[in-house]
Amino acid sequence: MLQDTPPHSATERGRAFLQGDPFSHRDGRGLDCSSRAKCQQVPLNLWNSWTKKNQGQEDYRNEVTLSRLRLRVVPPEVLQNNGIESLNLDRNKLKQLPGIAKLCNLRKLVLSKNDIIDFPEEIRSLVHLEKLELNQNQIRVIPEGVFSCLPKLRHLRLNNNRLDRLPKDLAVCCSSLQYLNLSNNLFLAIPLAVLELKCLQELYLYNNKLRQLPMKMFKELPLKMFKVSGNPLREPPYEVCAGGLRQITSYFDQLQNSRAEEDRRVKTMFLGMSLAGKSTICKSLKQRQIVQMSEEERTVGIEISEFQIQGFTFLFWDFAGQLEYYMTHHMFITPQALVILVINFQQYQRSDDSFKELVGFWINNLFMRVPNSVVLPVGTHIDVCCEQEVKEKKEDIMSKIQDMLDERKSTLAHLIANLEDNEESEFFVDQWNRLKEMEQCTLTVLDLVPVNCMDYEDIRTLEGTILKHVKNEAVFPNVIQVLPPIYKQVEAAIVNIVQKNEELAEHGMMDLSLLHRELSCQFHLTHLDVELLRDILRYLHRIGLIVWYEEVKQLESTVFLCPDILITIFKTLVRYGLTQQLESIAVDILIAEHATIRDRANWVWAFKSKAMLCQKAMRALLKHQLYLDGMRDVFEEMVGSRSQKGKLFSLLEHFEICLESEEVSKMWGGDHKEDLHIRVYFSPEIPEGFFKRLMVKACSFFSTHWVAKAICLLICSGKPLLIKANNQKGYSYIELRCRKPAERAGFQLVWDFVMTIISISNKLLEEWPGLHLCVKTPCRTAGCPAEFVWPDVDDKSTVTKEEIKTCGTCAFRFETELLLPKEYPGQMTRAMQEKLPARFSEIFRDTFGPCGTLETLHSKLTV
Ligand SMILES: Nc1nc2c(ncn2[C@@H]2O[C@H](COP(=O)(O)OP(=O)(O)OP(=O)(O)O)[C@@H](O)[C@H]2O)c(=O)[nH]1
Repeated sequence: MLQDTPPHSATERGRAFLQGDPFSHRDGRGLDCSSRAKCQQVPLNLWNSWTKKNQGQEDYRNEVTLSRLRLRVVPPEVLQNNGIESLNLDRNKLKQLPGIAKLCNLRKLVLSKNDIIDFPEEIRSLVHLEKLELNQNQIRVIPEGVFSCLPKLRHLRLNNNRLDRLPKDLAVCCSSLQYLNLSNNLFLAIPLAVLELKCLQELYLYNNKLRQLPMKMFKELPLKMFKVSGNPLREPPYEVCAGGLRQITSYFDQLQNSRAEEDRRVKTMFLGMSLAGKSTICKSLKQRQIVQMSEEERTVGIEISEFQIQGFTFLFWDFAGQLEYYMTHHMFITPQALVILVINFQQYQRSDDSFKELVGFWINNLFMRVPNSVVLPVGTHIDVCCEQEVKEKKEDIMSKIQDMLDERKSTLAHLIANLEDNEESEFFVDQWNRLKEMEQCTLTVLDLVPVNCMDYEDIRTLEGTILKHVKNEAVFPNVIQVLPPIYKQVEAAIVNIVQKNEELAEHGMMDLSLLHRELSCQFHLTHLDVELLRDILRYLHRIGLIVWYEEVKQLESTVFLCPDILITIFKTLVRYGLTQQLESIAVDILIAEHATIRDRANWVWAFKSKAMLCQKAMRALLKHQLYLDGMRDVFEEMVGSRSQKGKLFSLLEHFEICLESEEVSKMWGGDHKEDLHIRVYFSPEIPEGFFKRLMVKACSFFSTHWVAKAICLLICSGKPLLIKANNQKGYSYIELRCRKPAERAGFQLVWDFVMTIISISNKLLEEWPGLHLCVKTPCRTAGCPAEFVWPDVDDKSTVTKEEIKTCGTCAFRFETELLLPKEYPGQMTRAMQEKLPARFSEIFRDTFGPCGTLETLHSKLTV
């Protein structure tokens, strides 16, 4: 008879298992001893009955799962059972697998997330193996002579190891291997054996060191899925690969018919505080002479320009330094660029506060958003400092940056060690992996260059330094991009069209089919196919030369040939001194927009108190600005009519900076000590723009909502959920609060609600690869400082199934549902489906893609 037993720790379960007192759970598909499985005691003599006829999707006669048991050896009982066809040993502590050869009928072997360094050679005896998973180990070499014994292998996961080559005999699997995952390894080139895999359909190569992809791979392999981001690619460039298989194939088709051209292009982003001298440097470099900027000519939003020198094209992105613009900056800060961090030496003091404001803030943001970037610090205004002062300030900044780099390293090491020391570390493998990936990232900070921007000699020295760095392949491995000539021809033709057409030059928007017609009239481009044009436009969009949001329905047929129009529009809405702009909207514009002076005063009040603008205010503001700029004709197109949204609103929604708002705290009515209360901690801090985007996304799921600056209240099925941001150094978190449900049945809905927000945060996290999140529930005993750390939320199982949790500090026992979701949102979707607004699934589909369904909400969001 099977009996329920109280929950045990994973260590206990593992130990008991090895002592012949295993817990097992028969789930209809075989033995499952995973620590998340419901624990039931099985007498030893029932061992043989553990292996069970499979009733699941994969047809394995005998299936055994021994996940997350801290096993250091494969239990002898398992090795004695040579009838096993599927063995899952993931998330254990295995280093070696002596005796595994005995399981000669194995068809599936999962060894993911163990401690394997040396490839287990006995695997060569498993001649029936079809699926082999060795990901997340530390394997450096796979010896020859293993794969040649595995002719049936169709699925091979080797990601997250330390491999830089594969054995030649992998080619023996050419008529079987369909899936190969080599991501997060050290490959410099595609292994030759891969090119022989004539049945390969899925190939994953994220985060290696690849520079070039062989054309043959795309011509001869039947690939249906190919992922290669995170490599320093030059052929095809990363911006082509981002378009997926179809665009890569089209790129190689073009290359096959013509001689490749090399393009040397560097996106250069100027960041730093206001009045640091960014625009002065940018303009002086471009005009090859000193350009004096008056303080009134402050950069608004972002200014984009091009500068060519010694065969390099620099695309300068000059970011405005005022705080108001920071919220949108992260959208334009992209990887693979040179960041010039400009610091005003006259303003800089050798104090922690000054460093934090003028330098640390930017370094932190780069850590979070583009952790692999290259930063060149430049100190300006040295003409008003003495030589010694410049020397000391330079040393101070460089040493403080070094301290930051060291601190980040040790924080990461500390977070990793915490997870590893956790008694149940196997529950935190995904968090551990993300941290390990962050550990691999290196923010390269070059030596600071002091300049007097009023002296052209200094500007030239800076120019020389920039050129020296971009020519250094170790620092910029992918500056050179190999392109088919047609890419350059289309780019040149677009510049030509814009220059010739005065009206177009003003707003820079063009309909895609018209653009195609115009381009087709040009010499060289008479046979330009519209699909190829789309591919080239995608590439030009990714390098930042044009803007084309094809994924936004309302914008798919509009190409912004000069991104400046968008900047002009953003400038109007996201700008320094917006309050004054609102106040200065002319009365006749208000009248035309059916608004009053009182409305205008309300808009100013709402903006000051909640940082929000209503649609009507935006329309009036834009009308005001576009009319001033003599661009009346684009107003309707951009802003639309009062009944129909124009392109602008689609854009703002796309960037998630568009939301209407109302009163929050009044609706919430204050915190109660009974509330369910969760904190999502951010390390190093909550990035600018994160909270706002979280709110916009959350509000699009829950139509009843109220928003203010750092706080938001959502309602689902009459239940309120409060989201609050707290951003302090070393203590940055977003707090989620719900009222404690009166009856047991209410917990499911409340936890589903919380999980939705956490899932959205996890989705957003993808845009800040250097950011770490950790979810914790504070202990419910008043004054107790302890917190319950949430395990990985990575699959459809519950976060926990335990009934009671005991606080390690105050020793109080709590019902688990007061602290963690007891049932995972597998059921969330069902519970919420009835409660959520009908728009939910529609918005969800728009946000997470066409294959998104409510059922896949969580898995999609947390992938
Ligand atoms: N004396 C001196 N003045 C400088 C130097 N660099 C910049 N300035 C002056 O500082 C002021 C601000 O320079 P900008 O280039 O506009 O600064 P910015 O960083 O682009 O400022 P925002 O547009 O607000 O982001 C201008 O008046 C410049 O002429 C320098 O090295 N020495």
